[in-house]
Order: sequence, then structure tokens, then C-alpha cells
Amino acid sequence: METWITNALAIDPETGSLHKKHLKVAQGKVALWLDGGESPDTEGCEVIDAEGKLISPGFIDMHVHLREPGFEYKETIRSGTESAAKGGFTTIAPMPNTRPVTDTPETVKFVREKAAAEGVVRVLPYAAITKNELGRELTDFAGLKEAGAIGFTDDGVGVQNAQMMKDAMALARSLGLPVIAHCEDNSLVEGAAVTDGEFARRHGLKGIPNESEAIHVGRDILLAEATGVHYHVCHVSTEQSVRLIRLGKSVGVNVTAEVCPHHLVLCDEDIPDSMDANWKMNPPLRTPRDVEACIQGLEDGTIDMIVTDHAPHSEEEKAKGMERAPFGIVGFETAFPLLYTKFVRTGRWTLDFLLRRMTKDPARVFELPYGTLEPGAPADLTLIDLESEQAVDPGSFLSKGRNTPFKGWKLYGWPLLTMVEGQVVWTQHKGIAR
Ligand SMILES: NC(=O)N[C@@H](CC(=O)O)C(=O)O
Ligand SMILES: [Zn+2]
Ligand SMILES: [Zn+2]
Repeated sequence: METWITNALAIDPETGSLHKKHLKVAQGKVALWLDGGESPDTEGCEVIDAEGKLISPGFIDMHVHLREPGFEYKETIRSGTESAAKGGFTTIAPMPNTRPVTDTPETVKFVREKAAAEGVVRVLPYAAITKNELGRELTDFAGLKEAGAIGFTDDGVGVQNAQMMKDAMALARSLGLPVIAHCEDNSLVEGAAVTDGEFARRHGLKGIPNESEAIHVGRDILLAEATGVHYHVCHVSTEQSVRLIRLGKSVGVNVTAEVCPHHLVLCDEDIPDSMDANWKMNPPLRTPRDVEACIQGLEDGTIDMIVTDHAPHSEEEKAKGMERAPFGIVGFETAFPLLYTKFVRTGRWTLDFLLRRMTKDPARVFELPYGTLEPGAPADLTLIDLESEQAVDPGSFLSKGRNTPFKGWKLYGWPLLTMVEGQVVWTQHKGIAR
């Protein structure tokens, strides 16, 4: 089946400006681009009229939680990939903090097979660094790679022991795979739920200090330098981490980093006094100074990409309140509209910049053949309405998770259609297509 997507607005890679274009998709790949002035020969083809809509490579999210196996009440591979498709994402990398933890070749295979059978977007699983993410014993890196793991991470917890991390990096390096780190020194956290800042002071709460993150970032950059591994820092949230990554890059260490939309648009002072646990995530919302440092880090390339850290939890769990509820918020279905509205429509970023940090940059860092619509590339794409304003409605999410602090936010930039390898997997009108 061949498909023409006609009259779409595409970004000119040279100038960054939008031009009307027609795109032909054949055999699951990008076949041909025509200028808006030309007339495509659509005979015998499916035609999608994208008049006035942005066409972008499908978004790539290198940090997500799909919860399956083990926590299907929070999310499944089916519901999580559907939520991703609705957010315009076509490739996602789930974290191994499932039950069982994705720490054996069998579990990696389970995730991949389940995703192939029930998922609607591409799923590239990570495997754990240590068995059960307990930080005591390394997993079978070679076997996990063989089973299809794309990198190693104990996301959810930091690897507390430096020698363990160094051994993991040396092993990953020998296999040519990256180590992806949730940076958190447990001895500095002591059970706090929010950052050490204005909100914590006002409510007399213990705070999570910035150093709990940055100490691991600094330690691991030194270990990455010693081992030569590709080291990727998860969900950067502090000024100190940005500074250390900038320094690491400047001396040639193979360090890359990601940041989440919520750490770019929210700070601790935004948390409502009701202490709604939909504002609780790890790392926590930091101070305005940290937020600005993360934005600048993303702008100057210190931070390479945007990820959602989509972390669904049940309503019962989130109802336990700020101190007892689990950390995490959902992200797929609000990521692009949030960043488009808060940074592009306000004039701080170009649209091209935002799209690159959600497509080409993750593809470059993780050496993936996606994130581009050049002829021959897989036809992974999303069409986006840049003009209509719509309020965030958690009730309409395809994710099982409703845990978002953005409920009711009026945003622009809502995806309308998502295609993976030439197949339409979701549309605003008809929902998921199977
Ligand atoms: N980010 C979160 O707040 N929570 C994540 C774990 C993690 O990413 O560290 C989760 O699994 O719920
Ligand atoms: Zn994490
Ligand atoms: Zn995570």
C-alpha cells in the first residue's frame, strides 16, 4: 500500500522555516517529497490530506515506564504504547524497573515479543545493571544484549557502589552498549519527597538536596572517562549536574544527557499547598534557578534530548499524599504541546530546535536509524495541529495513568495522526488503528 500525505507543513532543514509539501510513503518507508506547488499522482494510493498541519518525524522517547510485566494495573505495553502514539511518539525505550525486573534475557524477550504482538509503536527495552536493581550483583550483560537490550540502567534507583558502576561501565563498553544512569545518592536523600527549596521550607518538610543527584553525575563522568563507555545521564534536574556534564563534554568524555518537560516548565514553588502527589516525581521539581540552568543546558547542547520519563501510577497510589505516594507522572500525551506552547509560541525556541531535541538528537545519541524523514528512512511520523488550543484532560488519556500536574492547562500543538513504518497507528478522529 502506498500513501500520499498531501499539503503538510514541513520544516526546511536548511532554513528552519515551514513549507507546504507532499510526502509519498511506500513499503513502510519515506519514498518521495514533492513541493506544495507540484501535483502528486495519487492514483491507487491512500491519501491523507494534511492541509495546514505540521509533519514531523515521530518523536523518540528514550526514557519511559510501561510497567509490564508485573504492574499492569498502572500501565501495560498495550496501553503505554497507545498513549505514546497519541503523543506523537513512534519509538520508545522502556525502563527495566518492572516485576520481575528486566534483568534476564527471558524478560527482555518477553517485553520485545509483547510489544511486537500488542504494541503500536516501536519498543526498544533497556535491561538492568544489577540483579533486581538491588545494586549487589551485575546482570548477564552479554546475554541481555543478545536478547535485544539496547543499554543498561537501574532506573528508579542510583547504583550506590562506585566499583559496581565502574565494572558495569567496563562491561558495557566491551559490548558497545551505553550505561544510562538514574543519579541519586541515597545517603543524601533520607526519605524526602520534594526538593530542598522554598516549598519544603514553607511546609517544614525535609528536602532532597541537589547534591544527591550531582554527586553521582560527577562520580560517573570520572568513571566514564576511565572506562571509555558511553554514559547517559537520566532526567537531569539540577544546575550542578548541568555544570558537571558541560565540563565532562568539554574534556572529551563520552557523556550525554536528557531532561524531562516537567523539569523545564515547573519549579518547586509551583507545587500547590494542597500537596497533591501529582506534583511528586523523582528527581523532584527543583528551584527556579535549576529550571533555568536545565533550559540553558538543553539550549547549548549540554543536554542532548528531551524524554518524558512517563511514569504512570494508579489513582489509589497517588491519593496517598505527598509523603507516601510513589514518585512519577505520566508524560506522553502532554510533552509536545507543553513544550511547544511554553517555549516555541513564546519565541524562546524555534520549532526546529524543539523537534530536533525530540527526534534527531535522541537518534544520534543512541545510534538509531529513526528521527528523520529523509527518503529511505522508516516512515515514522506525526501530524500536528499547531493552531487550536485545547485543555489537558486526563480523562481522555490513553494511558492508564492519570497522574499529571498539567490537568486543565490550555495548550497548543496537539498531535492528530501518528504513523509507524507507513502504518497509521492512531488518529485523533478514530483513535487507535489495529
Ligand atoms: N521518575 C519517577 O518519579 N518515577 C519512576 C522511576 C524513575 O524514573 O526514577 C517510576 O518508575 O515511577
Ligand atoms: Zn529515574
Ligand atoms: Zn524513569
